Amino acid sequence: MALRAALRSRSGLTGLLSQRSSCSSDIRMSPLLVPQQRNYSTPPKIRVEFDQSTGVAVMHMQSPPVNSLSLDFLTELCISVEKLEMDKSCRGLIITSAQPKVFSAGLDITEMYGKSPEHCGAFWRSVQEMWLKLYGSNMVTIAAINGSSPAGGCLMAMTCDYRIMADNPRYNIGLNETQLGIVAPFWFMDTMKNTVGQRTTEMALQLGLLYKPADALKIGLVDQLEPEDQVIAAATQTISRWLAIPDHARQITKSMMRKKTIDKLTSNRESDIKYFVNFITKDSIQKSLGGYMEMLKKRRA
Ligand SMILES: CCC/C=C/C(=O)SCCNC(=O)CCNC(=O)[C@H](O)C(C)(C)COP(=O)([O-])OP(=O)([O-])OC[C@H]1O[C@@H](n2cnc3c(N)ncnc32)[C@H](O)[C@@H]1OP(=O)([O-])[O-]
Repeated sequence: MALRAALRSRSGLTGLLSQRSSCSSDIRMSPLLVPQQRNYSTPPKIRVEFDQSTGVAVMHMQSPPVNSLSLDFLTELCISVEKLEMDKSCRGLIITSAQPKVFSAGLDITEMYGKSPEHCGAFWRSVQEMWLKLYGSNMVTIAAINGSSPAGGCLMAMTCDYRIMADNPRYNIGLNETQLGIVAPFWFMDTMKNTVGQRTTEMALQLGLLYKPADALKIGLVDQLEPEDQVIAAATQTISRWLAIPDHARQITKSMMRKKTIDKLTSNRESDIKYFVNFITKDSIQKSLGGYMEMLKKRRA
């Protein structure tokens, strides 16, 4: 306890360590996470398997067809992460997809198209919350990317400490927002900059580049490629190396590296929501999103 308190005051880790230091078994939820939005008549979109013996949880995203990040999906995901974060016996988290060919298609476009400003605002808050929870997690986090991972899917993968992608040239990953006529917000940009550096991010974002696994490995967007059926096994093996490091030293190091980026969003959350709502509800942006949705449907037909 004393160590935790000392560590917290030395490095200002309130966000990262506060949940861990709580011994209460009650799950305290942030207002976003009050499960009023969860529709209990639909199957869960997130399945978590926790192995007590290793302290590692595997989170399977199972929202057909493409694990798009809807408000419901994000709410469930945040609740699951929060529960794991508060369970002191859980030290590592592997995030993967139960859907074939897709890790996550990114933000659910239907949550941003033809919706009221209030809805867009609530949706954006849930996207922020997902990022804050995962980027600020005390757990070792590994993305086992077993399919395509554009835009918000790539963001989710980049919040993790390590990324292992299926070595299948049909899959891709990247922040392709400009291709939809929209702009990735500053914290998406910062996360990518922290991962692959300024120059690569600048080019990738302006061109809305999606990288095949081999190219993603070359620029450091992913850390390792594996045959598709071995991605989870490789993640399990890798996480044990990370868990061999004393938790407090690893957590503080992670927090020191990420704190500035996290603080930037935490102190600008409301203005970021306002900016997003103004932007996304503009006629021209709605037209771009509508056109992109049509293109997706035509491609399928
Ligand atoms: C400022 C904001 C920042 C924004 C960040 C973002 O993340 S923006 C997001 C940027 N994301 C992207 O640009 C990714 C767009 N998606 C893709 O490129 C592909 O779906 C894929 C490669 C992920 C999977 O290919 P695949 O051949 O396995 O699957 P498929 O293509 O046949 O789709 C199946 C069904 O899912 C539907 N649907 C798909 N994605 C979304 C979505 N995000 N949302 C909602 N729906 C989506 C699709 O319309 C189709 O519906 P239908 O016709 O059955 O009613």
